[in-house]
Amino acid sequence: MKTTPTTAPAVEFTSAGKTYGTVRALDGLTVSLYPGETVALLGPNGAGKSTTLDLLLGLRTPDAGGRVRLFGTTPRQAVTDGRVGAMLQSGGLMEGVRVREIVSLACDLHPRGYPVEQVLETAGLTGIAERTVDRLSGGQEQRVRFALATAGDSDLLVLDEPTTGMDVTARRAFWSAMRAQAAQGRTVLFATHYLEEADEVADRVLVLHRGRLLADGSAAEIKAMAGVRRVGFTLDAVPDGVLEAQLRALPGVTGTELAGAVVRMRSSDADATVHALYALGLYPRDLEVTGLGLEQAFVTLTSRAEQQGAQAARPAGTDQNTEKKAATK
Ligand SMILES: Nc1ncnc2c1ncn2[C@@H]1O[C@H](COP(=O)(O)OP(=O)(O)OP(=O)(O)O)[C@@H](O)[C@H]1O
Repeated sequence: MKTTPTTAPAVEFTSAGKTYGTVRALDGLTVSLYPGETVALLGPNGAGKSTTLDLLLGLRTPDAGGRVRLFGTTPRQAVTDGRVGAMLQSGGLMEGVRVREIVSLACDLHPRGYPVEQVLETAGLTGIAERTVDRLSGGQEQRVRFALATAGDSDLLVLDEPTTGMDVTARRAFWSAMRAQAAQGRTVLFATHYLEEADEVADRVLVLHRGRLLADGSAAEIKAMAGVRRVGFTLDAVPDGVLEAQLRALPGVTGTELAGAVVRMRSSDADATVHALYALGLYPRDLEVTGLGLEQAFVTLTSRAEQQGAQAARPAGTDQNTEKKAATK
């Protein structure tokens, strides 16, 4: 659920755009994030996620007319004040430096730094604190980045694909630490391609597509927005060969799959589909109507937007091949 804005926003994007040459990476983003929210930023490759995080951290400035504010001030000021902890994909760790040294430096530099041992412990680094950072595995490197992001008492944590390379145990520990951060009133914003993670962890999901905010809501709301549900059942007897065609022709049905007597369908109007199923004289057993998973909802929403974009971009009189391609995507 979107938080009712009773408190001042931690993050405020107002018509924020970013153009690189001819590429419109971010197209007028307007969104506010509030204290205590854990927000997942999703989007296909090139959707504008990293650009959004760069603007948020003051690493880039928005195009004229757009504005980004953190805690009522500029991103740079908020970062200088130690209100933001960030874990980015890019940027190597200094070679030859020990884990403890680099984490200790981050704790010292933070205006409200935590004791280094505590930060090492939370990030699961105590056992490898004396190792130099160039001798770490990918997952261990991520844990060092996590420690750097949580070296002090920040109000906002910005994480770009934070769990890439982490094993299951490290991931669990990571998200449990993040939940604790949010429970203390911090805002956690993370970009990810792991949709199960977003589904499990985020209480709000933003979907970017071609630099625009395509959807904003809880994972359940995003799933509902896709408007497609799964209908599954078993038939006692499969009457004859025309059955699959009959099922496909039912109202709302967008896909069918038959494996013996087990039927799986997708429908944009599950109520009408089930009603028509009985009207056909079929008696479905173990009938189940479920929503899509977040991943399937995401694919449905983004490919629908892709189709609409292709149609809107098509000049009058475009040949039919383009139309067919767009329609079958
Ligand atoms: N420095 C740059 N110069 C030119 N174009 C850029 C630059 N940085 C990003 N872009 C373009 O801007 C668009 C958005 O890129 P961005 O990195 O923000 O997307 P993303 O959602 O983070 O993608 P990914 O999931 O692949 O990391 C892309 O088309 C990308 O090619």
